[in-house]
Amino acid sequence: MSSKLNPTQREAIKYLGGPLLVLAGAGSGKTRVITHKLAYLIEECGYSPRNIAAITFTNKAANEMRERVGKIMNGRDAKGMTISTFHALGMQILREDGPLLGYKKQFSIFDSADTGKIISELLGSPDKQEIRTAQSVMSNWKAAFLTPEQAGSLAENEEQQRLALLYARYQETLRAYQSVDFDDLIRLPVELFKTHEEAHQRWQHRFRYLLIDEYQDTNDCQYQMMKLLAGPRAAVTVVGDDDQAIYAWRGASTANLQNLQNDYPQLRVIKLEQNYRSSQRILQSANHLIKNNTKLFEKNLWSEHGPGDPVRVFAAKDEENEAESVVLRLLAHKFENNTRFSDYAILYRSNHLSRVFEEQLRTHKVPYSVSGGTSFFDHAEIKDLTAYLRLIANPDDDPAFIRAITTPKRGIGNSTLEKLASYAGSRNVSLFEAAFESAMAHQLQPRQHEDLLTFCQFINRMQARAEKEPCNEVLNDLLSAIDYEAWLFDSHEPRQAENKWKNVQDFVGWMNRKSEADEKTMIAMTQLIALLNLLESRDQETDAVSLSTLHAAKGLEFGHVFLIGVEEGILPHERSEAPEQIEEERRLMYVGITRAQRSLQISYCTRRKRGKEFAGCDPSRFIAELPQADIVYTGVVTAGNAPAVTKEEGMDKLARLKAMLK
Ligand SMILES: Nc1ncnc2c1ncn2[C@@H]1O[C@H](COP(=O)(O)OP(=O)(O)OP(=O)(O)O)[C@@H](O)[C@H]1O
Ligand SMILES: [Mg+2]
Repeated sequence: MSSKLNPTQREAIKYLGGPLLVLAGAGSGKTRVITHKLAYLIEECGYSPRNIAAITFTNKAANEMRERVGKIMNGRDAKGMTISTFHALGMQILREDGPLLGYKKQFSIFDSADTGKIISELLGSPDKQEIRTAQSVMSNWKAAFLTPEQAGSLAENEEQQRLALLYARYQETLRAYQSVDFDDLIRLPVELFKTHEEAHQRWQHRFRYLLIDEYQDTNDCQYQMMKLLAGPRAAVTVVGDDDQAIYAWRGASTANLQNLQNDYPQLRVIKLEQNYRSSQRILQSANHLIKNNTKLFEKNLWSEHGPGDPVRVFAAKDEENEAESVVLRLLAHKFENNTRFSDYAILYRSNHLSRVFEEQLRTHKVPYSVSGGTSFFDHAEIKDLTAYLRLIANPDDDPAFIRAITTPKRGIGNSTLEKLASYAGSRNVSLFEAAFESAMAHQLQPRQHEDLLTFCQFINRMQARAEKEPCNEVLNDLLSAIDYEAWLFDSHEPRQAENKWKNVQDFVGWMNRKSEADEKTMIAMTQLIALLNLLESRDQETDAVSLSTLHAAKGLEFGHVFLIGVEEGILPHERSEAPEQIEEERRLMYVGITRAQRSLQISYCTRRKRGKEFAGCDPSRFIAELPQADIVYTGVVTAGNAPAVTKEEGMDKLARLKAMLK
């Protein structure tokens, strides 16, 4: 066992006497306990990697954990070990046992953009707010294991009745597409375990030890999944920090810490108190801030690190000015300290705040990667196109088939797809293959059958061409054949459609450039598409500044952090008003601060664009809650509760740097 572990951490790692909860503050080495325990179980206790599952919250965290374990085990074989998110584990279970619940093994997974589209069609309305409300209500019902019928009978008013009916039709549609949404990835395995004892036993047997990171953010469904997997043996270690619970809005509840105590009276609790991540002033700021929350568990985090740099707070004139200052400060800091881009993170409360920062980073040629937001390849229009490409490359890709055949609409409705899917399911073939089988001709109306075949033959023709013709020709012909531009403008507002069409053109340009050097054939295209998927997990390798929402930054650490948009209305969010909501916002701020190892800069704007007009903004109340002795205010401060500026510190240097960069 590595020497870099303190006695309490060692104790947590070696404890196998029953369920264990490690409850501790940020940066105290909880995740480290999990990674070392994984290695310990395999190397010293003789567990087979196959029999261990470690669950984290994001794919990024899972990747990082896999890397960390690899290092600890020095490359020794950890193959077969499950390190994933609850959702990925759910997917693994459904891939194997989905058929027991009537799902094809190659079911597709719909993200919220996909489900939003379905709901929009079912509602007959493109109203975003309405769609979002429906998504969140249904999601809560799913998390509470309510069927549409149960939701209907519990409905208290007409609105809820209406939503329950929508829920029923939504579920039917998902079924017809042989697809599941994110909630189903957790809900269905729980249903499987409750209804199929054989499968339940098998999975319990499979995972002889469970480790769960970020436990404070599990919701009821996930908790049930954990309990069912652990079974009576209860060989589990969970680690968490109630001060970092930031998913109450998604049904997570710190009550699960209490549930654990109730369900497992033999639960052992270990606390860690030394913080190894941040310098003193950063840690002080975090501790001081979180004291304003009512506490579930007292914590006393301390650190042996030196005081470090003061936490800097600065006010910007507006968003552009904030983004420019941050990027210039970052460059100046990097220049002086000889650091890497990957040592920096820019963190924010809401996704939309990243746009101006992306622009500035691009202007200054700073490499960056965005997580927790919409990356270019996640845009609906890009996913539409890649669905066609994936289908051309592999006609058996069912999710791609469904996306392509329904975008743009070509008269092939739910009932056709439903029949196709159920036939494909019964024969265990892909949707594409099923379309050509003679049985389909009898099951469908002649007109529907013809439309279906027309589509499939179109894909076949494109495939034949893609094998020998240059990529750009095939792509351009594809776009005009499906009349994608016209469809975009028909089904979106003009500005939105323009943006989307521009993205499509960027994408086509990118594909052409990439394929130019290659053979420009089908093979090249397939490889490019594989590359697209690689791009999604690329951020780890490259030296890039991380742009991330606070939610997605949980569990990660960075040398230098910029926390931006720290204003009333943003953090705390304007929709968070109730005291417990403010506390959750404060925990978000706490998560943000505690990501920083060596330096932390907090910024806010004194005015911000609201539609076409500028509106004044106030610094977040959380800034006033920081220990003022550890803070230096820089830049212009106009309104609000922050002390007046003492010096325009750093601005000279920035001006010089700016001149240099020009
Ligand atoms: N005993 C130790 N000696 C030296 N470094 C340590 C020790 N324990 C943890 N660390 C380091 O401290 C940092 C924080 O550890 P880790 O990420 O495991 O904390 P955490 O409790 O999971 O934090 P968070 O609550 O943010 O998820 C990491 O860089 C880790 O390598
Ligand atoms: Mg952690």
